[in-house]
Amino acid sequence: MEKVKAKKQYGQNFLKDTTILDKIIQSMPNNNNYVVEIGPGLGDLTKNLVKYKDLTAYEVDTDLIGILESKFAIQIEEGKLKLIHTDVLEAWDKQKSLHDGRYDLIANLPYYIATNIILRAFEDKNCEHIIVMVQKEVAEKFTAKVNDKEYSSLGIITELISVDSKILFDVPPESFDPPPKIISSILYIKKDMDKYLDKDFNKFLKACFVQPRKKLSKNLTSVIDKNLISKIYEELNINDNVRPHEVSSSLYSQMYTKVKDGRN
Ligand SMILES: C[S@@+](CC[C@H](N)C(=O)[O-])C[C@H]1O[C@@H](n2cnc3c(N)ncnc32)[C@H](O)[C@@H]1O
Repeated sequence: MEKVKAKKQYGQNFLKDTTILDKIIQSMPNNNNYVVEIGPGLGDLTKNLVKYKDLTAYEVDTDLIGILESKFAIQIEEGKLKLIHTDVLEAWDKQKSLHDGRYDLIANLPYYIATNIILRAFEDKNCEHIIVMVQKEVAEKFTAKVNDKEYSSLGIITELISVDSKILFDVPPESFDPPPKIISSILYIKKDMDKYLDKDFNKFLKACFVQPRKKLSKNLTSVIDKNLISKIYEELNINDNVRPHEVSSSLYSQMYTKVKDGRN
């Protein structure tokens, strides 16, 4: 193995377990989509992906870029792999989409920005599937359903924007070098390509969950006038005692539409 010291500030835990790498490859959707990888690291997942699909990989670490360029010289030359040396969040700020055509995001994500990356992938109109390694607790939030204790803005947004979302399998710390302190999971999301969420919807949901154990109506008073809350509750037949995790995603969506209409 290369003498590379993993950098904590970039969330570097390199996946070494070949069984897990095989399982990720087996979970790739059977389609003609291009692939985007975020954080190729030392290239262990990249090496497997490029056997099946052409891909672009975004890597922030200068030291790793050098290693990847020599390791994948042939695939780069053949146009099968495009390496982009940048912070992927900056790339998204500049170009809105990580690829010109429809693509699937397949990656072992840096955990410190994993949630942010998934939310950006939701907004990216060319991204169809998201198959990513994240911290197990994060995967549980994205796949939580109404009344689950983990149900929050992430689960609601996922339900509204996807046709399928699930945890495929867990990955123990020993599968990585160095091993992280937490259990990881492979999260699978297939987006509904006809759906798009208003960019302020997430802000509205955050306000709804600001004190998750309090009544939803109480949380809403920080962002909406009390009279409007009463009107919306009556129109949508919502019980005043309801807590934020007890309201379905479609009801949140209807509430948000009424809040916007009520403000205009
Ligand atoms: C958990 S490691 C995964 C490495 C490799 N894919 C693997 O499976 O072994 C996360 C990778 O994301 C890279 N990374 C961290 N922050 C990034 C950013 N903002 N933009 C692009 N890559 C980033 C790290 O340098 C590292 O290579």
